[in-house]
Amino acid sequence: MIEIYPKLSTIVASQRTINTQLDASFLSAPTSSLFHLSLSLCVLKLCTIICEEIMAEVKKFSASDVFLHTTRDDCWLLIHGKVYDVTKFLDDHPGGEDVLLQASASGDATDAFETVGHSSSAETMMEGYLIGSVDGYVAPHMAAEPASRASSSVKTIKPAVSPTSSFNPLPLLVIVLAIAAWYYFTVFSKNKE
Ligand code: HEM
Repeated sequence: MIEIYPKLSTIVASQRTINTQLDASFLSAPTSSLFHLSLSLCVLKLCTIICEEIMAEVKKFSASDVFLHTTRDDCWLLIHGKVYDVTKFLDDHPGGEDVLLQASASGDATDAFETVGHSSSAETMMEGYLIGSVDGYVAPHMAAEPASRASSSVKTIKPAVSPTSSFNPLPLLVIVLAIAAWYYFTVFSKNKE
């Protein structure tokens, strides 16, 4: 499964670029093209969400796994419950490698990342380094509240909802939209001619 990560990351990055371009076309398109553009936009956005979910679901870590990867040669970051391997990004990070190493050593880089106020292009860039997520992630400020959790900034807990109890409507939506797009491009356009 792990070998599909780079491919999914590339797909997500390309989809995000196309999404941005479609957003721009949407604003300047004539009314007749709006339906076509809306459909393409919806399908692409849904595909992006699904790919990101798959990437995060494929590999699960515990919060303590991140503490094993805090060096220059092997550096992971935990941000919003997702795990990023930024080893190859250390040299290129505009904020320098030291801040990334410190954030990695802290166990949870979420607050440090948010405090800087990164741009949306930084967030897009992150997807290229995503390697999984922490099962039952609890944000640092949430984990610190109860006294029993005060000794650590990050804790791993069991998910409150069992995986079987949640219905995910996204795949169904994608199928419906794909059929609508197919119908529009084949049957509907032929009728117009
Ligand atoms: C995968 C994770 C990260 C990525 C992809 C990333 C990417 C970037 C990028 C692209 C910038 C340029 C400014 C912008 O576009 O926002 C930046 C700036 C910066 N980043 Fe990160 N960053 C990451 C994690 C972190 C973390 C955990 C910290 C911890 C403190 C951090 C600290 C900074 C700082 C201090 C700057 C410089 C801000 C400035 O000079 O205005 N970054 N980062």
